[in-house]
Amino acid sequence: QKSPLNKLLEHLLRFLEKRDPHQFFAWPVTDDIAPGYSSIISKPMDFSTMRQKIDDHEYAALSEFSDDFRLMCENAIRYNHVDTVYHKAAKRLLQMGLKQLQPENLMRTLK
Ligand SMILES: NC(=O)c1ccc2nc(N)sc2c1
Repeated sequence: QKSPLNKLLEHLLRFLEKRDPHQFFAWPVTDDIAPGYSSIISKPMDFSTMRQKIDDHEYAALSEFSDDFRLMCENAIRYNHVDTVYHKAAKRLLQMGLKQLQPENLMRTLK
């Protein structure tokens, strides 16, 4: 039995994942693909982890979901140099995601 919040979060997650076509944010970043990542980024986050948290009912409010989304983007903005596709994609995704999370846009997607 899905709670209204969980249905909203699953809808939002699908919307945000669609804006990551290269799947830079789909899975946890490994030290293999990103040297030193685990010693630079203390709180990693990615879409697959967010999905698991939805399924495990770990989000009690939309703000907690938004915090993880922002953390995921800010990790990539910090770790990746400004001239990389990852840094640029993270800034774009963050801007777009926060816009979508604003009440008037949230209501629009819920119709
Ligand atoms: N989300 C990230 O920060 C991220 C994702 C993928 C990726 N692939 C690399 N070769 S560095 C890197 C960083």
